[in-house]
Amino acid sequence: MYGAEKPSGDSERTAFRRAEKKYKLYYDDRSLKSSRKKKQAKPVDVSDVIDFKAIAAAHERGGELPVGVAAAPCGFRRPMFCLEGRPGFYFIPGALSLEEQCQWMRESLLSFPQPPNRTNHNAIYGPLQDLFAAAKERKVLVKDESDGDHPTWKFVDEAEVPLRGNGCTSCPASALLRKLRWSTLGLQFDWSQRNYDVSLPHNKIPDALCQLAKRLATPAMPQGEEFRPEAAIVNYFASGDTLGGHLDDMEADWSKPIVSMSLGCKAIFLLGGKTRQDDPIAMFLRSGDVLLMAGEARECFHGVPRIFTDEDSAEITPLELHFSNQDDCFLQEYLRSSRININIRQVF
Ligand SMILES: O=C(O)CCC(=O)C(=O)O
Ligand SMILES: [Fe+2]
Repeated sequence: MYGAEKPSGDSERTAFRRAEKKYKLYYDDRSLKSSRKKKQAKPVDVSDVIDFKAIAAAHERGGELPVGVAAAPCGFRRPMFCLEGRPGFYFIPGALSLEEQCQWMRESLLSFPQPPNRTNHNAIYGPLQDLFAAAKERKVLVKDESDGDHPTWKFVDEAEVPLRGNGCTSCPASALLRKLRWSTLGLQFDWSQRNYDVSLPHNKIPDALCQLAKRLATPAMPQGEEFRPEAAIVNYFASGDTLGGHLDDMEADWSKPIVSMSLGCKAIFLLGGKTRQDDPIAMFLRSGDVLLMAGEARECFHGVPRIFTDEDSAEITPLELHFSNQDDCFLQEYLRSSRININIRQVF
């Protein structure tokens, strides 16, 4: 699924790779050399990036759509847009209300990484309970070697961390939260086998998420059929993180959509063609936007080369205010430098 291209000279030459490099975050050399200057992102040319928010606003005022873009009513808060030459791809700008964005951002951090769901940290530390709460309470993960054959990891208060030199290995929970890259819900995806491992213990996708995904999937579903959300992957991005070009091809029936929700900082999404040689289409993804990829669009390479965490470009002020009204400074702080994507799949 996330099989990025091998770093050979040839991979640099694909159209997809070139677009990834064009939008990726690079820092200004001068700001890197000076110890006093804040690291400055190099400016990026976004003139070719499709902005569906602006297209929707113009469309609502009766303006014309850009060449290659079509609009269709979909029963959500905004019209839905399709792209000529990419059948099965749907973009619903602002499909999620602020309340929904807050709710799913909170769940993505507090409940989705909870065992038996797995995260990228499982491979090193085993299942970690209450990572978000531990980070908020400034706890530290330490190795518990009391059972010599089976060392485990547990969160302890800062003051309880054994002094260095005792062979103790530790890591602040806040650093682990920052490094949280993915969690898997429902049927668990096995990254090493690139397949779903139905033998792994798992919970069903939470009911509220299931209902939401069914509703969002409707415009992309074959007539008369209902979407069955069986698995979801939650991706967590910090500044500089990217998701390399890939296909999601481990689900049995590609006529069913992948329902993909964006939360937090704005990003650039690349929708390629059926080979990496095809020029990808770049578009902005903002908090609350929803993408559907079904049918032929399931065969298209796609990825996220960039997220924007600077105040002007992130476009998260309303969401930030929502969290500050709820007195949730820790979530607000996380949001300022992060993006979360929840993508929901029917596996069989
Ligand atoms: O982060 C995104 O918007 C895309 C995620 C994605 O393509 C995936 O998880 O397969
Ligand atoms: Fe994907």
